[in-house]
Amino acid sequence: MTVLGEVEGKPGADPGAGGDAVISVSGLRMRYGSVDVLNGVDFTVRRGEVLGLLGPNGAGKTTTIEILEGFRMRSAGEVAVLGTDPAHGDERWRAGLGVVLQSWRDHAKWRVSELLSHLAVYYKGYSTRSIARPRDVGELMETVGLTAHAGKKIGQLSGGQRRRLDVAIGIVGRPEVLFLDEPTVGFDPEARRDFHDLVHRLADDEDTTILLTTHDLAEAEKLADRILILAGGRIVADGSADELSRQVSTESEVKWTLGSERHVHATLDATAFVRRLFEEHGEAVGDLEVRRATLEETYMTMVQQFETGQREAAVREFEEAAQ
Ligand SMILES: Nc1ncnc2c1ncn2[C@@H]1O[C@H](COP(=O)(O)OP(=O)(O)OP(=O)(O)O)[C@@H](O)[C@H]1O
Repeated sequence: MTVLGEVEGKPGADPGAGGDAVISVSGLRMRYGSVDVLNGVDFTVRRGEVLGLLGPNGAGKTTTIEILEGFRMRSAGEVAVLGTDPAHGDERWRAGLGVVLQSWRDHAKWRVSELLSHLAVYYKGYSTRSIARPRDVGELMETVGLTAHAGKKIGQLSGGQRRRLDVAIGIVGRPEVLFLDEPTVGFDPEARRDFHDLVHRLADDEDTTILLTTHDLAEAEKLADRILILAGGRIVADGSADELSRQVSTESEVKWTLGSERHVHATLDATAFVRRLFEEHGEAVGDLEVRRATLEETYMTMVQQFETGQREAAVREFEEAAQ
């Protein structure tokens, strides 16, 4: 992509970090007073990837995102976003980022379309050869489902409508990197589904790199290509939801019927179990269902392993088995 060429040419770019790494973080540390919140965090994110950053309350997810956005100074470590250290990002660099904060209460008297048009103007000078900035505000309101509320004052929006506006503010400049901090809090099921479609479209059609935090693990499983779990100031798991579920030996649930009898069995090796089932009963097996561990079960197991000190041993074991 042409934009990548421009990015690689910027000072501070790290062409060695995972090829087309749009975000690279190495040895990141953050200390508030005498408390170490981040203790050596390392990860990279590729262009167009959707990364879910998970972790218990207070794990340091918002802190990490704020450092990447350039809103917070880190204590130590190397960080590059679009090839630039966020601590020294200029206005052009900032125009390439979209930010949806956890809560943002402002501009209550402005009307929805007024605020978006006002913010859109800021991006006018920042188009690139392949990215036209800003988005058309009418299309944007349609995309996030705010057309019917275009003339409403922001202070009169419902919580979910307000969150839709936050998302619109985050993407009005057609960002290359979008940070979403708990984006769907307060969304009704329809708004949530619309939002999930939007994230897929941004990543698939526009190659937007998306870093999102959420406590909704079903949402993370649906949206994220890769999951990072942050606990105790470090990344304790990094992989797709499937890869993570293979790292913890959680049981799968197998359900089947034999005539009118229903059966359920929990097993660590569903494939071997199903093979035996067919060897024994052949065509008599009906209504077969295999349910792997959900991301929620995997997450709970990993965080518990971390808390009881078993997580690092589990990671080592997994890495050795993979060799
Ligand atoms: N400005 C600050 N000064 C001192 N401590 C802070 C500051 N900001 C955050 N912390 C502390 O750092 C830790 C990490 O906070 P952070 O908000 O990054 O966590 P989080 O993973 O986003 O949590 P949550 O899931 O609850 O949103 C918490 O213990 C918090 O109290």
